[in-house]
Amino acid sequence: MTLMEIKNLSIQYNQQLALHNFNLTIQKNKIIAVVGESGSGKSTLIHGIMGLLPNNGEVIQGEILYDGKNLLKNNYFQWRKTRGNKIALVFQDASTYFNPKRKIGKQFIESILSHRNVSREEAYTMACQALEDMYLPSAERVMDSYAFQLSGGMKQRTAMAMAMVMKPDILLADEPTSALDVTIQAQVVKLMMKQREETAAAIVIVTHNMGVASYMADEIVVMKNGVIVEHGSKDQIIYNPKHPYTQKLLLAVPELEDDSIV
Ligand SMILES: Nc1ncnc2c1ncn2[C@@H]1O[C@H](COP(=O)(O)OP(=O)(O)OP(=O)(O)O)[C@@H](O)[C@H]1O
Repeated sequence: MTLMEIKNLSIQYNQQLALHNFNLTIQKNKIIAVVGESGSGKSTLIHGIMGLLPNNGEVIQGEILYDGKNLLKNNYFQWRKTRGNKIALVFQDASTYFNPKRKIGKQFIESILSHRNVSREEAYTMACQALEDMYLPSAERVMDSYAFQLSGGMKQRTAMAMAMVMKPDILLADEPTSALDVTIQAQVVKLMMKQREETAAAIVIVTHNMGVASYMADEIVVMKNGVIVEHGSKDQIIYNPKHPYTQKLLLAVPELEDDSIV
């Protein structure tokens, strides 16, 4: 089932194109990895889909069709309803996600209350359940902590719990593992895959790590300088890459030989 269709999307910063004629169909229960070197437009795509482009960023053409509507026509209130609820985002550095001066629990509960009409107690229970789903050892302790008291991996899992608690249709993940060390990366990748299994959400993961892409994705989109150079099933891209740029990216990942990539 199609959840979102991105059609001919072009985005620029200060009159400079960063994403050009981008097309993608996002299907329920599928994981799509968007790979490419730094500056290829991956984050621009994610921010465009979330309506979170910086002030100098501008959509110059295209449509993002979701639930029968073009998200790009959303007003502020419509974005607030969609964002974090139907479409959620986790990004590279979970530290920037949390307010350092407020306990995780307060932030988590407020985030739930902004989307659901439930009591604080119910929100607390929902939050703890979401943290447990991410195999955090003590949900109550996490709720009672400040972000700086958690390790990088715990913070990332907490950010994922916050993203998944609303059971979004689409989880967008912008380099969610690159700030973590390799064993923790593996845990986070596996948790994302578990979430997909349990909720049938679509996941779009931006990564420069072909190892992560090949491990978890159903489809891979390869980007360079703001355009898609190749797009296909995981097997097509990994075992039969057509474009020299894809071949180059694959060559740069010797660990692909090895199952320990993630
Ligand atoms: N806020 C901004 N203002 C101006 N130019 C920007 C801005 N953000 C990104 N760009 C430019 O847009 C292009 C795409 O950048 P983007 O961050 O989307 O790439 P990326 O593939 O996500 O890279 P990375 O892996 O380094 O995050 C680059 O040329 C970048 O310099």
